[in-house]
Amino acid sequence: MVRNMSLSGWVCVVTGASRGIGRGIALQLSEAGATVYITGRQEKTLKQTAAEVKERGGNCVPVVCDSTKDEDIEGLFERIKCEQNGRLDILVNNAYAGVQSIFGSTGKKFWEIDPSIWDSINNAGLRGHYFFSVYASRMMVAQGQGLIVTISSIGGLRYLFNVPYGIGKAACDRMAADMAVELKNRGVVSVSLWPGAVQTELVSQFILEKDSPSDLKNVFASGETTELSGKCIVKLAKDKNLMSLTGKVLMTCDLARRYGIQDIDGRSVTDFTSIKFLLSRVPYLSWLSWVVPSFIRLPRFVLTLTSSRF
Ligand SMILES: NC(=O)c1ccc[n+]([C@@H]2O[C@H](COP(=O)([O-])OP(=O)(O)OC[C@H]3O[C@@H](n4cnc5c(N)ncnc54)[C@H](O)[C@@H]3O)[C@@H](O)[C@H]2O)c1
Repeated sequence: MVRNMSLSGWVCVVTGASRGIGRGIALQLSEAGATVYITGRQEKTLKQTAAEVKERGGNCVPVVCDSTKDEDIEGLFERIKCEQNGRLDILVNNAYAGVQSIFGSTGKKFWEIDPSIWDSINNAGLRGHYFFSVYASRMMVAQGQGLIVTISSIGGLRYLFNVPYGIGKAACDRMAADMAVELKNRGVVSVSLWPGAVQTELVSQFILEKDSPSDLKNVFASGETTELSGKCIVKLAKDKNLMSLTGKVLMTCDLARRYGIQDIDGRSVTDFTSIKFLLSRVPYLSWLSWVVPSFIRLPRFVLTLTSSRF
């Protein structure tokens, strides 16, 4: 098979790439020819991702960099500036430390949980993204181009899991949008990316291999692989109309359709905004999903209305 080397010579940063979606994105960006700086807290697990990248013929630089430590973040960008002559093409804000605490507190109200859950959910996964974006933007603005992708989720739209989770995701979407306003005339694009349900290692451990509610299990059982987001970012980065997307929330299911992408295991990507999918989630209406064609989707303005803020 001929490798798609569309990002040959590009320099990227993916935060939190030891496992999960970050690891999948690093694999795809490096497979497309980019040099990818991958960050995480532990050298051992970072090196495992780096070994996998190398096995697939890619190039990545594992850097121990804790997203909650300001000096680590500053040091990473100093290093990239030196090693790459000031070049930085893509930043993917992905690091996230909240999955265990979210699953460890299911069913509890926010006042019943120690408030420090805020930090495990939003320090690496929101504050850290802001810090990375500042340093990356300084490099990108100087070169007059770049792409910042902040991984978020549909939980930014309305309540999902718990309170600090929703706050963090809404803030990630808003951060990407507001950064886009200030970056627009400098050639730098900032978007928020919502993956669908993703079959990460922790999702397997906390949902698929557990006695979880069957509807939750079903959603994740047909979920995306950890590499689909990376496939979407590879195509997005080369989109001729990329600047027209700046400031927007992008969904992997939409990007997969826009670029004709299938998941790495050959499956088509579940469109969680299709009427067929939504009907299949409603027990007494699920039979209707057999007759509704999959191309009928919720218009995007309806999604905005579901956040019922006014
Ligand atoms: N899993 C899903 O179904 C799903 C769906 C939509 C959106 N998302 C979002 O995608 C993002 C990644 O989620 P995931 O499921 O891959 O999580 P994960 O826990 O599997 O992976 C998170 C990564 O971040 C790293 N990390 C944690 N704290 C860090 C720190 N302080 N510094 C550096 N790295 C750190 C972890 O080591 C790990 O490599 C999150 O924002 C999540 O909300 C996930």
